[in-house]
Amino acid sequence: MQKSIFTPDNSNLIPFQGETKLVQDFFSKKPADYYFQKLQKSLDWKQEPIRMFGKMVMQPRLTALYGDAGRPYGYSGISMNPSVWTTELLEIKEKLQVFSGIVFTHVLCNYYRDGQDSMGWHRDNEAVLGKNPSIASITFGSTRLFQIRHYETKNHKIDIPLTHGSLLMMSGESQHHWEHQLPKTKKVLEPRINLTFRKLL
Ligand SMILES: O=C(O)CCC(=O)C(=O)O
Ligand SMILES: [Fe+2]
Repeated sequence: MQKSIFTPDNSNLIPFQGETKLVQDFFSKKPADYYFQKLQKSLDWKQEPIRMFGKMVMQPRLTALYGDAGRPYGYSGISMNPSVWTTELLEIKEKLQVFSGIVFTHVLCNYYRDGQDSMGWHRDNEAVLGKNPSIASITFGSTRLFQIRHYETKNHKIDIPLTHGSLLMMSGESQHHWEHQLPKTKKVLEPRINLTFRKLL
């Protein structure tokens, strides 16, 4: 059996049907500050429309997609061509790959300008991600509450504050049986950057 990359502190946060683990100090404060600054300035942030209940609406956040050339990726009715990896995104991807043993092909970048920006309940279960995808989510900037609940029953709601420099790894069956969201909050006035690394088949 493969040895776990996580210490006992990084125990599974969901009770069954998948794995979700938090590495609070994946980046220490200094590199996390550096990457926040760099990514805020250099990524091609845009507010894009998505399909919701058959209608096109603007997403309540800014996004940018980076990834391997010639491999479009989409969700919620939009397909996007990835931009060419930047130096900083490649550095972060390399550290993540060494840590996890997974080679990622894309990163979806989210910029939440303040607590009024958000992401609704969803699963990251597109067919192109394969059967049991591993999604690696890195946070820089403001701490926001990330919530998980069981998809079928809507029970077992779990609150996970995602702090500056943290890594959340969702794997196994988690994208089949659990959904997640980043709710709005009046308490946060500062921006947050989130990078979700994915591996397309
Ligand atoms: O911002 C977050 O922490 C969540 C992002 C997310 O769920 C996604 O990009 O699919
Ligand atoms: Fe997600």
